[in-house]
Amino acid sequence: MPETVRVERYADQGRCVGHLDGRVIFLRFALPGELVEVSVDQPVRAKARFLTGEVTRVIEASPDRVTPAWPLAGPLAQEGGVGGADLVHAGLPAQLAWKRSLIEQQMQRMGHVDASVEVVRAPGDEEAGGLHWRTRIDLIADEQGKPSMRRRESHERVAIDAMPLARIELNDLATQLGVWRGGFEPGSSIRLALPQHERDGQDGNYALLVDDKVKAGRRKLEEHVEVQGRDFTYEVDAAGFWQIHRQAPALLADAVLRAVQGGLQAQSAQVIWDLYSGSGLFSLPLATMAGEHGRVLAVEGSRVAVAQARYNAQRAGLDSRIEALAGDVAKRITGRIPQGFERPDAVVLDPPRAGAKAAVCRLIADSGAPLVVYVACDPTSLARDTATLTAAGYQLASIQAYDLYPMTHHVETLAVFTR
Ligand SMILES: C[S@@+](CC[C@H](N)C(=O)[O-])C[C@H]1O[C@@H](n2cnc3c(N)ncnc32)[C@H](O)[C@@H]1O
Repeated sequence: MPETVRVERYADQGRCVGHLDGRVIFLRFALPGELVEVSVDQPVRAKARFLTGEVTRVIEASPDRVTPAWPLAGPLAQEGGVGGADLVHAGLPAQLAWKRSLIEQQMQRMGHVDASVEVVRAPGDEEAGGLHWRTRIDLIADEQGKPSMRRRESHERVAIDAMPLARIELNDLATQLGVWRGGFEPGSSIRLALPQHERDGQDGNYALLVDDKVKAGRRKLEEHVEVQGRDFTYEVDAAGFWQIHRQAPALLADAVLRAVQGGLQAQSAQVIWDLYSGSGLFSLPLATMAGEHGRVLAVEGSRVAVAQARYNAQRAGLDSRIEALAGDVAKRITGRIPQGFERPDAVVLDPPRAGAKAAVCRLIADSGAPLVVYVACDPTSLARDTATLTAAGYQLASIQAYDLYPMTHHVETLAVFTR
């Protein structure tokens, strides 16, 4: 007899919550209000405080439920299970509502602030039905040497011949390069990257990396980003970090710039810290708004990205305004901060998924910065760091989210703190 659950509410990691035999169960491919049959993930420990599982049949469907646009990423019971699109069963408006609810919930529970959060969709995503936004894809070669994804709950690898979340142009490039035909060493990692403005990779501005080695295209990619009417050019490492959604670099750089301008209520600032700065996506536009004597201190852990940030600054004629430091943020903003950068007017930070954590938040507060602009790819980490920042005297001034990962539970949030 299959187990039946009434789904209660959204939870994190693309799951919803219900109860089964008195225990909380986190369910994949569920929606609030639904009555569903589930399969419980095994093994279940007798003392486990909660269960996890997946919907196998929907008895009473939510009006938000849709047929997955990418069936392979849908529920296992419908021959899906490869992951990568855990909200594929929810309509696009429901995906936004889900992300909004989750950010508000985490900000309240862990950040201890009541916030109403708008989640904005990137231009073009609605028309594309939430597909075709990735400028980079990562796959593993299966036993036959074909690009594949692993099916959940098994060791089975499923060969794929298209990646629906990737730009159409990137899929076409993969076809042209023979990527879907395979021929890779089994188990090798395959990355294909095509910059946002490129149509076909004809000029070689793309990368096919296999086990981190260039097989076609080139390693140093050129990305163009328009921010407030000005074009910025970035050299980025094909294997390194770059915002994945085709619109993310422009949207986020613009949002950061506006937040700093608005927060300081001025078109210029003397000193801005750009922490976790990557190849300088935000540093360059920030440097253009810094006053005549204003400067940006960029701090980034990857040496390759720092070298590129320096090169990008130089090419933009902004090198005298940007000091790019390599190293761990926590170490770099403790003690010997380069002369002239000790008292920032604004701090921008864009940490990895785990967040900045308490020590870095306290160091930011110690810097005396009156304005903090936090770009977060994980609402839970943002909420945790919000609690530290508010305990250190900051107030949440505004918060806005961007759905830069349609079909997945991921979301980018920009929070502005002042004091
Ligand atoms: C989310 S990315 C943001 C990069 C950049 N702001 C952008 O949008 O392109 C986070 C960056 O933090 C860097 N990073 C991760 N942990 C770090 C640490 N402890 N100290 C310095 N940088 C770190 C990563 O290398 C990565 O480039």
